[in-house]
Amino acid sequence: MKKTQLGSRDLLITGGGCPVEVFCRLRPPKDNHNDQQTDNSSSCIKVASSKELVLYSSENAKNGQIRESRYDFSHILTDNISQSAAFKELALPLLDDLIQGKNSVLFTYGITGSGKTYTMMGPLNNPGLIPRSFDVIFNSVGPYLGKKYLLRSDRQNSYEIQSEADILLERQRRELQMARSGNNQRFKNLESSTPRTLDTTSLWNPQLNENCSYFVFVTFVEIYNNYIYDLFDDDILNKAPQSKQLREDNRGRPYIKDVKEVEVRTSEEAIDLLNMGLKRRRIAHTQLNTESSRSHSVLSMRLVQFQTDIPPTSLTKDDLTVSTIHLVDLAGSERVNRAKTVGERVKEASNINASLMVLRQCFEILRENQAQSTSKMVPYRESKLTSFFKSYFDGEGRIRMILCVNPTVDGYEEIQHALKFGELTKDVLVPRSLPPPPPPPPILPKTTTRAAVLRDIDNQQQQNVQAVLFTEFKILQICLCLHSAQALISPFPPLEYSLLDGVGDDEAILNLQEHLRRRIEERHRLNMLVQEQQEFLRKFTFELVSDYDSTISNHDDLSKENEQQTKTVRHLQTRIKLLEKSQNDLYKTANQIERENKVLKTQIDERNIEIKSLKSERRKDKNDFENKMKVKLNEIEQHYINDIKNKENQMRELERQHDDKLNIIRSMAASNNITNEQFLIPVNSASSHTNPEILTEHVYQNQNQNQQQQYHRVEMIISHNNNNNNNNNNNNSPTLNLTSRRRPNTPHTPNTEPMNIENGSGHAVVAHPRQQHRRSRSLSEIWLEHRPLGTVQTETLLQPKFHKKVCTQQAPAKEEIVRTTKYVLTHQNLDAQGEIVTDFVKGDVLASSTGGVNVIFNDVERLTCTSPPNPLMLHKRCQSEERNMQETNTQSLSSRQGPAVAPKRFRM
Ligand SMILES: Nc1ncnc2c1ncn2[C@@H]1O[C@H](COP(=O)(O)OP(=O)(O)OP(=O)(O)O)[C@@H](O)[C@H]1O
Repeated sequence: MKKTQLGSRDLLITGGGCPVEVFCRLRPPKDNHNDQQTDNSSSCIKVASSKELVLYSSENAKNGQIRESRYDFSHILTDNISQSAAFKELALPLLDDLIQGKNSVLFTYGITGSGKTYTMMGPLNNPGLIPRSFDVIFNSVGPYLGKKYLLRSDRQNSYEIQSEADILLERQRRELQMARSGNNQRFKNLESSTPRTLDTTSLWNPQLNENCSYFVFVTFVEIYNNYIYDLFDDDILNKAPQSKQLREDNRGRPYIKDVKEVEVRTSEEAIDLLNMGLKRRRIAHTQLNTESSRSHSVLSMRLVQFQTDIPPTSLTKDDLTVSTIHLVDLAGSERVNRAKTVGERVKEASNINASLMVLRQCFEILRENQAQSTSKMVPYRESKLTSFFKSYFDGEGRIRMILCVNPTVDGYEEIQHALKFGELTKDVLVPRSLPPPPPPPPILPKTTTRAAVLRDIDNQQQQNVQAVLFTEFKILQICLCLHSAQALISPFPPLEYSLLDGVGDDEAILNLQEHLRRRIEERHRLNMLVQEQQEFLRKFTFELVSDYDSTISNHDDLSKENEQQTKTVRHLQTRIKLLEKSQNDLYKTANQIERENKVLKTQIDERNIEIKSLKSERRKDKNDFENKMKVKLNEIEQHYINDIKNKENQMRELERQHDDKLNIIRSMAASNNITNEQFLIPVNSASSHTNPEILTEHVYQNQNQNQQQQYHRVEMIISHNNNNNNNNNNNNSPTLNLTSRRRPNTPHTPNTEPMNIENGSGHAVVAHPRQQHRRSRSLSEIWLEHRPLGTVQTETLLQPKFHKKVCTQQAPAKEEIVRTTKYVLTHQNLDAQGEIVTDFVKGDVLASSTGGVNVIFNDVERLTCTSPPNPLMLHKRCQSEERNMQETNTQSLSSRQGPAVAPKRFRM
């Protein structure tokens, strides 16, 4: 395939720009397994001439054809060319430019494993372009290096001139830094085992090398994943590396902010630094290269020079000539599937490929703009790499590219791609370097007071030296003048005495007179001159003396100041010592604290273990206690359950009794012809049968009220009046003698006469002798008293007294019941002894929801009379104090002698 020439060459011819020089370097093919060189038959590249090569494709499977393409370059370096020869061809001209104050950039571009790093760095015994460049630069300018630290980078592509004091301080600072970091030692240790091959070439530039002072500065950065990292930054050893920012100076030239720029004085020093940076550079093992660079590295060497006839004190930035060479080892483009990269390597590879793609695009667009006279925007800013070298595309300096090629067959497509790019780049023109624009107004450097003082002293000394020189010059001038004066006096012409005897003596005498006269005049003139000069010399001497005096006094002042400064320095040194001592003390204290911390930590650990064991014990105790509690609770629960069951049984029994009673009452209430028998309520109080003397009455509160029961105990004592007291009643009939247990302060109410009542069988029945009514509990209640015909009027104990009542002898009608709130039915019967038993059955009248009326029976009071064999005192006791109070207030029961009749009262 024959490629076409583009018209960019025309531009070169007309002087529109300088072409990018592209060199192709072929790597010797190697056996992949044992790194042995193989014969050239496996190579897909054939070198056609010193500028042209032919690329062959592998055999096409379909048609068996082999494709062929040709590529032109500035020069082709075959695989057998040595590193030294390659250096001379590729880098030496750029170093020559450097010394002449011109800038340049040299890229190595190629597929991974094609020999870029080998070309740039090379092994120690066969160094590449960068170590050789250092060698050559120091071989050339080494003898003319300026005073170290006289220049200091302003970190914006320029340099500041430092005073003596600043130099001293800088030196001290650097020495201290070196001592602290131990860099010296580390640099010496690097690669010290293998001897390095030196390049002895030196460049000769007769115009400059003897009349200039030179300074060499180096920076080394890598662009990794589109971030810039400083490889000289010692901080990256201790902490995570910080990326650096790209800025532009006031001339629009990019620079890396805060990058470390190191002044180097020897090639060894530079190479030690280089090795240190290389160790920090990111490399990784891939399928195609055991030490594949994962970043673009940029080593920049700056040469600063100025004419030595400019005195250092009047040296300014404008007097400096700064030139730079950038040696760029680009990371290799790689196909992920071929390099078999995974994980982080894939990300790196894509970043590398992306930045190389931007570089390609920049060159392509530049070429297009030049070929078609368009002005498409060049995408410099899309990657850090192109942003950094933007000014070079705009004409800052020369651009060279070394296209490294590994001519193995299986990489055919990638090689073709790279070769195409190289050829394309070769056609790009960059504008010629323009003279730098006038510098901006100088910014006075900020100096310390001490530095300013020292600079003043410098200036003064300089002035003194100038004055002395001037004096010497004047003296020399005077001497010359005197000398010339003496020279002017011509010697006497030889006196020929013989002439006096001759004829022409007069003439001779006249001549002699004339000669003498002239000599006298001349002497006179010279005397005048000498006097003048003497006068001048005298004045000058006076001036000198006065100058000397002033110099002496200045000197004294300076000496004093010097002494002062020396004192200050001593004082500072003492302070430094003290500070160092205190620092040591602090270190000791810190160590002590650290030790104590350790002890405390151990103690804390022990305590923690103790706490843990205590906690586990407590947990165990708690579990034991909980188990015991559970057992106990179960026991208590069982006990209460049994209790409750017993109570329930009791309750059921009581309920049953209550139901029996209610049934009886209901049947009584239902019947209009109430007979005495029907109202007989079985009294099943055992005590009333077994011990008739003591009747125990249980008073039940209404069971309907929440089914709760309260028991009030009332004792009634029945006694015979003939046995017990002096009562006048002599008959044998029993007498009711009710005694209530009074409260101590309750007034005693005397008994009244008993009332005799005849019952149906002819017995005299003794009713209660006195009507004692229990007061109705509520004045608002209206009672319906149903007292059937034939009922004996008892008017006796505990008979309720109703304030509002309606009496009826017949079964009441509904209308009558509706008007009342309470209902009481009086029922009488005779017991076995023929005594009247009176029951008061009481109930609440309640309106029903259907408009009817219900009577709920809830209380039965029974009055009975018994005849006990012995008279008993009747007592009534109230167990509940509250109840007692009520009873005491409502009733006044007194014991009395009377018939042996004892009313018995029940309440349900
Ligand atoms: N001209 C050469 N002569 C001898 N050996 C070479 C040459 N060029 C490269 N090599 C060898 O090839 C191998 C790969 O070279 P190198 O590391 O320089 O490749 P690279 O292009 O920098 O790769 P990457 O882009 O992955 O960093 C190295 O072992 C190197 O020694």
